[in-house]
Amino acid sequence: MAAGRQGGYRDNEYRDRESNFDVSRRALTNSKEEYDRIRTGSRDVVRTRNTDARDRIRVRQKDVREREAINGSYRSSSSRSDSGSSGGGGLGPKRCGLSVKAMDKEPGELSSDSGSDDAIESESQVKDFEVAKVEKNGTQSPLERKRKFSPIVWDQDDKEVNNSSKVKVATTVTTLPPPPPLPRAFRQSPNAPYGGVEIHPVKNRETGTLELPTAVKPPPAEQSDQKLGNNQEAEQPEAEQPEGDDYVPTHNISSSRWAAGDNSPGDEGEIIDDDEFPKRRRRLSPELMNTRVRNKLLSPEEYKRDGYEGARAKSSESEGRGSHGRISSGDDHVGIGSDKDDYMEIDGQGVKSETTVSHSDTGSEDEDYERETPEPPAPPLRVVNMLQGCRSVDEFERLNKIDEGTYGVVYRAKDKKTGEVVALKKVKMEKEKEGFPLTSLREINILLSFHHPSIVDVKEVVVGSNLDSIFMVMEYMEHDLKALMEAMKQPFSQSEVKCLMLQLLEGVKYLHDNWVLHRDLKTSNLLLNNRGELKICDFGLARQYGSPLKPYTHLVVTLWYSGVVLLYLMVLYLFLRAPELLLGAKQYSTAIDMWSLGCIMAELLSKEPLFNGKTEFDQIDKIFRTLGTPNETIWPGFSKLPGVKVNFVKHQLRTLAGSGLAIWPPLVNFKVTGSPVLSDSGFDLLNKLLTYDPEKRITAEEALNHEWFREVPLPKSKEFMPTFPAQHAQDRRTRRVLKSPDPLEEQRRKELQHGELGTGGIFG
Ligand SMILES: Nc1ncnc2c1ncn2[C@@H]1O[C@H](COP(=O)(O)OP(=O)(O)OP(=O)(O)O)[C@@H](O)[C@H]1O
Repeated sequence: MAAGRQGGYRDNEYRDRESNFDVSRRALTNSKEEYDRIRTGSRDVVRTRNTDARDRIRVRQKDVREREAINGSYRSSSSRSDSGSSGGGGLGPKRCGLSVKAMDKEPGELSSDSGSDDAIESESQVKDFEVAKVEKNGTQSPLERKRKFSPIVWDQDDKEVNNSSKVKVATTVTTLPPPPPLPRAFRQSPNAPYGGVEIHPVKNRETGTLELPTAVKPPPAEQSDQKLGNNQEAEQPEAEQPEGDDYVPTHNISSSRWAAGDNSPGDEGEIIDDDEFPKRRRRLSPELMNTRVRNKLLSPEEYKRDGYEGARAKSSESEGRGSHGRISSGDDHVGIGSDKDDYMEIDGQGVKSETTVSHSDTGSEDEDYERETPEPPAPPLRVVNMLQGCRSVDEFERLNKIDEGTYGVVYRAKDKKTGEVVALKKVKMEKEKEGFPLTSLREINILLSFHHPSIVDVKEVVVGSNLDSIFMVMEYMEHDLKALMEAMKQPFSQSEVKCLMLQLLEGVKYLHDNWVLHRDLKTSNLLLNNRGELKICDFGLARQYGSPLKPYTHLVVTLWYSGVVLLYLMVLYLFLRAPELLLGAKQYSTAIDMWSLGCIMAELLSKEPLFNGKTEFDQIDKIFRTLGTPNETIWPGFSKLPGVKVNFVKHQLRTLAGSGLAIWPPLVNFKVTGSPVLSDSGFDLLNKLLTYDPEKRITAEEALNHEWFREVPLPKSKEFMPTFPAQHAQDRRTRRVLKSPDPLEEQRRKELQHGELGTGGIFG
């Protein structure tokens, strides 16, 4: 049976890939460093490999190929030899009772000799590495602590939101609804999203370029700590508004307004003194601002002590003192060139006012925390001059349209100066009567602020020739996983899925650690380049959690579009929407992204969407049919969800793998053909991701440490992931439409054709 299996699907798959795609097999090692590199995305570790290891692997690959030629199966030969010896055949049987036969070793796994001592060594190395990581960090960093749920997600009604007035925002001094603690990494950086300080660059007299004022360049760690510890109210002269012509007030979106929890009018870094905003402003030094902001945030210790209720209590207390923190713009637009140009109301995320005007307490717990907590590496500073100083899109040559999403059209383009190929995402403005769409602002903010190997990098923002359009310049990624899977004949193998899932989980963990929910994770928002790197894109729906959420935010699709297009978009997102959203929960948190990850994992393994409902009801029905209908016992609070008023058929509860058998047809099929798509441990992870009760659903951090990633087949090295030819000639959306007979897709295609006629300028 094993031979049949190994000679079947996997072999075909591999041969298929080899014939269709240029499968890149670069050097790989079986060391813990490789595992680390996958986990961290660090390329540095790779460089440390020694030549011996490369040679050894080349020899092994050659050996394996020779065996493949003999046995007619690349993978079977290796796994057969693996399973036969070495006391239990490696990690699988030892760790989770999986037979080695079932758990093939795949080319490109991090361990090149599964079932051998190497594999065991590799496992222990991974363990050692984990231990070392903890030891190195000493006590577990708050960032590493589980944060399954937002400690501060309010069920806030619109009335309350709307009662907040702008005038109050400008004048009232109050305590915040407690925003999340600043991630340490961001505290030191004046441009940090949670620092909430917008730095106004100063023109360099010599070069004429805009630079950060000296005072806001990050001080050495100790110095910085001292300053923060002193918490001086005195303003830093260096950071005062520069005098004379050299002061250039720019809108610098590199520091995140919303992520700073910063909603008050006026530029960040300014205090609003009185009602006459914006006439009288006092500028604070970034350090001071940071300190003030920080002191009003709950430290992780406070969270530990007070927990969710404590946080809420603090929140209510502060509201009692004159709450205005919950600001709602009432719409999702910021008018450019209007009054709103001076300040942006970020819907429901009214945090700025309190942070900017609050007065600090020296020696807060937070500062203690700073001193005690090991410091994760700070993100690199990035200065992007928005609107003033932005380059023109004319400096790019348009190559082709890649795709068009809800909020933007994405082009492949070439920087005329450097020749670098980039992706340009044009913010859709044509239907915006009320200004700049907030979704785009959020996306720009997050992507400029966040830096992680698993998050697509936005290099800069450029403007259209008439200054009426804005483009994000992103690193170009050859594929999105949705389009790629449509082109692939076979799904990704387990070890490839592990490689992709590890990168995805790292990215999601980073977001969650930094209090951001993506809310729109789906395969078309996961980009893959030909270096095997996965990156999350499309942060249009992302938002900070721990800030008040509007009750309607579970309807995440935009209402800017109507009719069929709206339906189409809803369907897309429905696939991966967590049940609590579908059932109208008003409070949700990181768990919604984890559900999406479960759907993505299943889709990567099978090439089919797990739950492909056409409407919300259909979607929830599909989930219930597959996993059973939840009840109060397994999901306390379930019966109180607004959507549960509907009488759902009661299906028996079960997991995706009941007694070792997959209940979802694509997984069953693979079982039938003798090639299990997923081990028991894999099913365990999948079931934990698809747990109904959001409180019990696995977190990104827990998932990263799941057994599945440590058993054979081990995650494939990024460098050993197959490469696929980029299909530039056609845009991805058209390709999708051509493949699908779906009437909605057909309609969308017509819209596409229609839309393309009316474009003006090389970038539309
Ligand atoms: N940096 C990039 N490199 C290559 N392709 C990209 C890049 N960013 C986005 N794309 C492509 O463009 C598509 C749409 O991008 P994106 O999801 O950011 O737009 P959107 O309007 O927010 O979409 P949605 O309708 O999903 O909300 C993606 O699915 C992907 O195929």
